[in-house]
Amino acid sequence: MSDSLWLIVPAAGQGKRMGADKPKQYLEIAEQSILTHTLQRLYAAFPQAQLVLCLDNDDQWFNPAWVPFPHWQRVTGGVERMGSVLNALQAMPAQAADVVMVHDVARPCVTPEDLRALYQAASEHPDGALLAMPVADTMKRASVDQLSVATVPRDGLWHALTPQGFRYALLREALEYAVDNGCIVTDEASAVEALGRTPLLVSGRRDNVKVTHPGDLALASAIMASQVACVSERICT
Ligand SMILES: Nc1ccn([C@@H]2O[C@H](COP(=O)(O)OP(=O)(O)OP(=O)(O)O)[C@@H](O)[C@H]2O)c(=O)n1
Ligand SMILES: C[C@](O)(CO)[C@H](O)COP(=O)(O)O
Repeated sequence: MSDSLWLIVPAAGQGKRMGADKPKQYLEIAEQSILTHTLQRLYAAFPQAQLVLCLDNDDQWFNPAWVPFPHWQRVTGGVERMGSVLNALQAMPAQAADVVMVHDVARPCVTPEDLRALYQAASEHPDGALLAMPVADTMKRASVDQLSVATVPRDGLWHALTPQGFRYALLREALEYAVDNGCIVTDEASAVEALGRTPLLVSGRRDNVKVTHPGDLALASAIMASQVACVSERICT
């Protein structure tokens, strides 16, 4: 792995949809915070990377001892996820050619294999790359009163996951362009697409879930337990 890989982990969200008594990144799975699990997965794949962690200024739960990386810094989160990522880009002394990978703290089930595959694609593709998965179900268009009014062809539709990786200069240009034009984007690829660029979709594992709603905690916990069992029994696919 090149030593010019930077990791940005946006972890300044409030977890409103989770509705817990603290932000979801501090809820525990197997006695460790989600934040700890996510950072450990990233470290297992990229021990020499430099980490920028986006945290809310009023965060009362973060413990620096949970960060396994020797080289890391903390930056203040933004109002939206995109603001957190842009703060990180503006704080880091990265070079234009460096690869920057952004991974949600709320995706603790990502595997080292998917992380490495995405890094490889992001290093090679001029417009960057993102983990994603093709939609598997029949897709419906709903009316405001939740009636099914149409079936949307699923061909070419993918779910966007993280990590998403780009050259530093491209990602910074894209997010600054979005801010300057008053666009709120929910992922980095959206900002890059707005420049007319076309990041590569890299097919990722379906168990790279984002912990978002209350039921997702048990789901992520079961996924992580099955991944550990797979590794110990060497039956992973
Ligand atoms: N201002 C923000 C908002 C979100 N995030 C991060 O972006 C990721 C994806 O966001 P989401 O799942 O929406 O998390 P929350 O914003 O915490 O959840 P909610 O929208 O339910 O409040 C999370 O890792 C979250 O911590 C961030 O760094 N800064
Ligand atoms: C980047 C992302 O994980 C894409 O799925 C993003 O965090 C999505 O956030 P959302 O607003 O909850 O879709």
